[in-house]
Amino acid sequence: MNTLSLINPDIWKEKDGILLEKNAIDTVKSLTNNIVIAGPGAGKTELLAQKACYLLETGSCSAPQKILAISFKKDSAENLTNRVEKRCEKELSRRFESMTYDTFAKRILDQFRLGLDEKYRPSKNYKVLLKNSDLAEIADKYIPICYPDYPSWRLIIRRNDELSNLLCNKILASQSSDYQDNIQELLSSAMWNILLKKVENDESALTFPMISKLSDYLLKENRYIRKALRLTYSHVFLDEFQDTTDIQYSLLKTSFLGSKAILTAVGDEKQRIMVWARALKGVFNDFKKDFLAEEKELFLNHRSSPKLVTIQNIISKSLEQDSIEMKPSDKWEELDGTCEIWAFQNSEEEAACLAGEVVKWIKEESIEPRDICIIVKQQEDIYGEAFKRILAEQGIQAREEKEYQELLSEDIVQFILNMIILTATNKAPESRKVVVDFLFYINGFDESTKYELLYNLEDELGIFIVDFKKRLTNCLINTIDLSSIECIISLIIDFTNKRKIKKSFPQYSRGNCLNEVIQNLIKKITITLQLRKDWKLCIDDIYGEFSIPMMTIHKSKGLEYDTVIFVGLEDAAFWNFNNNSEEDKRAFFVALSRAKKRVIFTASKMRKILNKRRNIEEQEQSVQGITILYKILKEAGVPIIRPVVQKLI
Ligand SMILES: Nc1ncnc2c1ncn2[C@@H]1O[C@H](COP(=O)(O)OP(=O)(O)OP(=O)(O)O)[C@@H](O)[C@H]1O
Repeated sequence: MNTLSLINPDIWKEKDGILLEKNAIDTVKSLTNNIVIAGPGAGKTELLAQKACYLLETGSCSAPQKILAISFKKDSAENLTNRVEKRCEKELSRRFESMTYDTFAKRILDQFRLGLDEKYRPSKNYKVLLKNSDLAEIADKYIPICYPDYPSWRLIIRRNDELSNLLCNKILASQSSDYQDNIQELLSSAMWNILLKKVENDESALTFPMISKLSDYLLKENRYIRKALRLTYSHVFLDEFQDTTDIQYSLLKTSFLGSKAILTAVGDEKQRIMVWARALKGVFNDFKKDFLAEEKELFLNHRSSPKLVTIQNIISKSLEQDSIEMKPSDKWEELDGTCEIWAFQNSEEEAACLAGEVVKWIKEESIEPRDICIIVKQQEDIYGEAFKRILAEQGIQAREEKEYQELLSEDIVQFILNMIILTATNKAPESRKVVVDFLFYINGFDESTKYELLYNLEDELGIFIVDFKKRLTNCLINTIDLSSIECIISLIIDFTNKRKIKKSFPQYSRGNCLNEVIQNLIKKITITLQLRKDWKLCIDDIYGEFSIPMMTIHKSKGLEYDTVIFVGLEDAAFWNFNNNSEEDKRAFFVALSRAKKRVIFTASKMRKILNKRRNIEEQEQSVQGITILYKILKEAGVPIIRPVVQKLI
C-alpha cells in the first residue's frame, strides 16, 4: 500500500452509520476462525462487508494478499462486492474477490487444468452443463454407444437428478477399480468418461459439482497449486454456510485447512433449504471441529418489525428448541408489523382482493412495486397467474423473476445493459466499471498490462460511445422492433469482438449458446423499449425497478421486501410435506422472514393447479397436511381473515 494511509484497528469505525452489536464487532476484529450462527435479518452478510472494510483499511489484510468471499448465488456475490466497493477506496476494494462456489472451483480448474492427470483432464473449452436434462440427453445418446453392456441403465437411474447425483459420488482416485460389481459405480465411471473424453465435437462437458471435484483433486494432488492459492488469500468469508454441500466443503478443506488463512463463516441452520441439492447436515459442527472455529451468536434482527420478529421467534423455537430469541431493532414502534392469513373461495376472488390491496398500498403508503414480493412454494406462473393478470389490468406489472434472474446473471447481458446505460446517461460510474472490467478481461489485460494499452482501449471505448449514442437516439425516433434492436446490439458485439467473448467465457464457447442469450435479451429489450420509449427507463425496467417480483421460496433466499404476499398456503403447494416436513417448515420460515413490515399468507378453497396429467385444472384445496404450519401461526397470534373483496375500479 503506497498511497493510502492505514487506520489504526483500535479507532476503526463501522461504515455507513451502521453500528454492530458486540459479537459482530468481535468477529470483525477477530484473528481466528469464526462461525456466526444467527437468525434472519441479523446482519450476517452486513458483518462480512464490514469485516472486509476493516481488514483492508487497517492493513490486517495487506497487499498483495486478498480476501476471498464465497456465496451461493451470483447476485449475492455481486451484492457483497458492491457494498465493499462503495465503502472502501478502489485501491483497497480491488483486493476483495467475491464469487460463487461454482466460480471459485471453475477458476482453479481453468487456471491449472494442465496439472490434472490426463485421464481426468477436460478439454480447454469444455462446456458447462447447467441443466440435469442436458446431462440426461448426453447419457441417452452416448451410454448405449460407448457402453453397450448397460443398455438398461435407465432402469437404474430413473430421474435426471439421480443421474447428476451419481456423478457427484465418483471418487477421483486410483482405488476406483475396486467397485467393479457395483453397477452404480460403473455407470458413474462410464458417465465421467463420456463427459470428460470429448465425445461431442471433441470437447468435454462438465457439471459444476464435477468441476468442484476436479479442482479438489487438483489441489489435493499438487501442493504447489495449493500453496499458490493459500498465498493469495489471507482471509476467507463464507456466506449462507448452512447450504454448503459435501463437495463444496471438501474443496474448502482441501483449499484452506491447515493454512494461515482466517476463515469467517456465517449462516442459519433454520434456513437450510437446499438438502435436495446435497446441503451437508451438520456442516456447522464439522466446520467448528475441523477449523477450530469459535461460535458466535447475534441477537438483533435489523430487518423485521417487532410483530414479525415475535412470530419468527415462535417458528424458530418449533424448528430448533434452543434457538436464540431475537430482538427487533429500535427503529420500529413496539406494535409495528402485520401478519395475517387471508382465506378465499377461489383464486379469482383472491387475485381481485390482493390486487386491490396492492393498489391501495402503492397509493396510500407510497410503497414501490419492487418493495412488494409475491412468493410461492412452487410454479409461480400457475399460482401467480390470476394475480398478475388482474394487477396488469390496474396498470401494475408483476413478473416471474426466475426468467430475469437467469438472464441477468449472464456476463454478456450485464455488459450489454451497462454499455447502454453508460451511453444513454451522462454519468454512470458503476456501469463504466462493469464495461471496462469486461473489456479488460476479454482482452486479457491485468495489473501488469502496459498503461498504453489500457489508455488505447479507453480511447476506443470513448469513440464508440459517441457514435453509439447517436444510434440509440435514432432508434427511439424510428420504429422499435426486433430488427432495429438487433442492429443496436450487434454494434456492441462487433465493437467487443465475438471471438474474444467466446474465447474468454467457456459457457459461450460452444455452438449457439452466446446467440441464444443475446436473442433472448433482444426480445426483452424490444418489448420493454416499445413500452418505455426511453433507454434508461427500459434498462431499469429490465432490472426490475418497476415490477412486483414473483418467485419461489428458494429464489427469495437472502432477499428482503417491505411486504411479502405468500400465495397458496395449502397442501398442494407443500405436496411433499409428509416426507419432507422439516425442510418444508424451514422453507416456510425463509418466506416469512423476507418481510420487513407485512406478511400476508393466502389460502383458497378452489385453485387452478397442475393435475396428475400435467394439465391446469381448478381443484378443491385442503390444508390438513400442513396443519402444523397453521398451528404454529395460530400460536403466534396470526389471525385467519376472510377479507371482503372490493370491486376494483
Ligand atoms: N448493524 C446493523 N444496523 C442497521 N442495519 C443493519 C445492520 N446489519 C444489517 N442491517 C440491515 O438489515 C438487513 C438485513 O441484513 P443482512 O441481509 O446482512 O442479514 P442476514 O443475517 O444476512 O439475513 P438473512 O439470513 O435473512 O438473509 C439489511 O437491510 C441490512 O442492511
